[in-house]
Amino acid sequence: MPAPITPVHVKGTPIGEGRPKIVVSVTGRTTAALLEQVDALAGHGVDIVEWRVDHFGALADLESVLAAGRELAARLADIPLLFTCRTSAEGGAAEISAAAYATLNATLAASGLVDLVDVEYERDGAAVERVLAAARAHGVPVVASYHDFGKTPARGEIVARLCAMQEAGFDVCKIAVMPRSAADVLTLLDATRTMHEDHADRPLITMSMGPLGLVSRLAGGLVGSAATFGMVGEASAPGQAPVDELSAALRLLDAGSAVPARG
Ligand SMILES: O=C1C[C@@](O)(C(=O)O)C[C@@H](O)[C@@H]1O
Repeated sequence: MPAPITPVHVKGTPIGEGRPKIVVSVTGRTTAALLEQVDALAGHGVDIVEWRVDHFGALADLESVLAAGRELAARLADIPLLFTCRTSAEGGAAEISAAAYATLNATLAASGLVDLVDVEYERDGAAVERVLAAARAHGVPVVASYHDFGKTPARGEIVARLCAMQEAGFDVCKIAVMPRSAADVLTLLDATRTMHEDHADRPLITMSMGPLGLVSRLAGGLVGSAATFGMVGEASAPGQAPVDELSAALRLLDAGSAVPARG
């Protein structure tokens, strides 16, 4: 029996407690485009905004990234900001060296502008350690991410990966995989349930991507997934539902309160 789940609080939003939190990504190439995307989120019940900085045109210029981050944070006010630089290996747009990746994430973690930082779990170990250390020093929780756009690994492999993320000290453990069949979607959901019930002491986020996996984005709360990614305008990964329909489905399922107590 694992320890109880310790929620991660970002600007008062408890990830891992209550219903799954709705995350929407902004992917603008410029600060103006990012602010326009943020403005379009108003009134849609978004709990957390993810800045997919890998789409930002001036990614290589740290000062420009910081300047955009200042404007985004000011515009978001009370809404927490998750900072993510997704590289091409994990389905993103950034082609970036391990050293530049570490500097970017460590600088943003230390900037006071972002509330959570995403780290690709399979990246160069030294880069991951640098980001973790900077985030720890500034009290910023870190989300570990792993993507497989080609397949859904076996249940035991998904659970082992989530356990390894937890053991490595990440605050939130996230896995996104691609299903090729309905059975794959069930595998992801069952791996999430197993992790949540038997191993996890911190929030998990999991999803089965693409149209086949949509049900996991709606009903993941039932098996212990603490957040779900929806979209306003443009999806940041295949299979995301429009945020209004996503929130309506979550309300209908009331998935947060349906998570069975462990033990
Ligand atoms: O890791 C994730 C999850 C995601 O890939 C999805 O499938 O919704 C979308 C990404 O923007 C985010 O960083």
